[in-house]
Amino acid sequence: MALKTLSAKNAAALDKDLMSVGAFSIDQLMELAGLSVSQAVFRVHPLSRGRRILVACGPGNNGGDGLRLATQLRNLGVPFVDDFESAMTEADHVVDAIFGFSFSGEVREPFPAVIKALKETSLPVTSVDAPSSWSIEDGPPVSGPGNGFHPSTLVSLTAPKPLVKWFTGRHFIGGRFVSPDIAKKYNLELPAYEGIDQVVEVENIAIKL
Ligand SMILES: NC(=O)C1=CN([C@@H]2O[C@H](COP(=O)(O)OP(=O)(O)OC[C@H]3O[C@@H](n4cnc5c(N)ncnc54)[C@H](O)[C@@H]3O)[C@@H](O)[C@H]2O)[C@@H](O)CC1
Ligand SMILES: [K+]
Repeated sequence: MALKTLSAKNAAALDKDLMSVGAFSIDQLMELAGLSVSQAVFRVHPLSRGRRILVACGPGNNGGDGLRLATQLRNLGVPFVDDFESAMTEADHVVDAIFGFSFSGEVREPFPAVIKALKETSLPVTSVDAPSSWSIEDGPPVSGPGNGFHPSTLVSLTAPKPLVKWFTGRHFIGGRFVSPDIAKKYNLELPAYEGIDQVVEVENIAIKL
């Protein structure tokens, strides 16, 4: 089986379809996307490797995939921190939920320092939908803070974006909410999710670029 990639433009259009014809709310989609990410992180980073997962959340829906239900999380004792760089010194694994398919151009303030910290850390990094600062169509930036940033794991939501051509780590597909009709409209091959899994690791599945 060969999965097809989804351009940034079509990813945004598909997102709209999920909320109109698909009748999902954005909260539901982010919740399901976050569930996919948590399952992928659990696979690459079992609890024996350390329980401190630092989730870096950006300003858009990619950040929403990382950060949901803030009040409930606080009630469960999950700490929130503002100083990302010092929090990294106490983390075992970092989730990059800063930018997704709507990122473009040069990284603007206040994010360059965060992207630089992601690039320089020796911790494993799982990126949600896209390595933050990478061009969705053209992959890693050739200059700026993200130049040289290569996360260890990527969770592509719905379908891989063209940037996967440059990605060499462990790759999962998640976002098990696309109906056959929507998949057909965007000419997507959906992966075969097993049982109640919300992610499929892309190992022996070719990607059509
Ligand atoms: N259909 C799907 O696949 C779904 C996608 N979702 C997530 O939604 C993401 C897309 O969300 P959004 O469209 O809100 O956008 P993003 O979260 O990708 O980013 C938008 C934000 O980044 C800022 N930004 C863009 N370029 C920047 C730059 N150069 N420097 C600094 N800031 C910059 C924008 O001002 C905006 O605040 C996807 O990647 C995915 O993670 C999920 O939440 C739900 C379902
Ligand atoms: K990201």
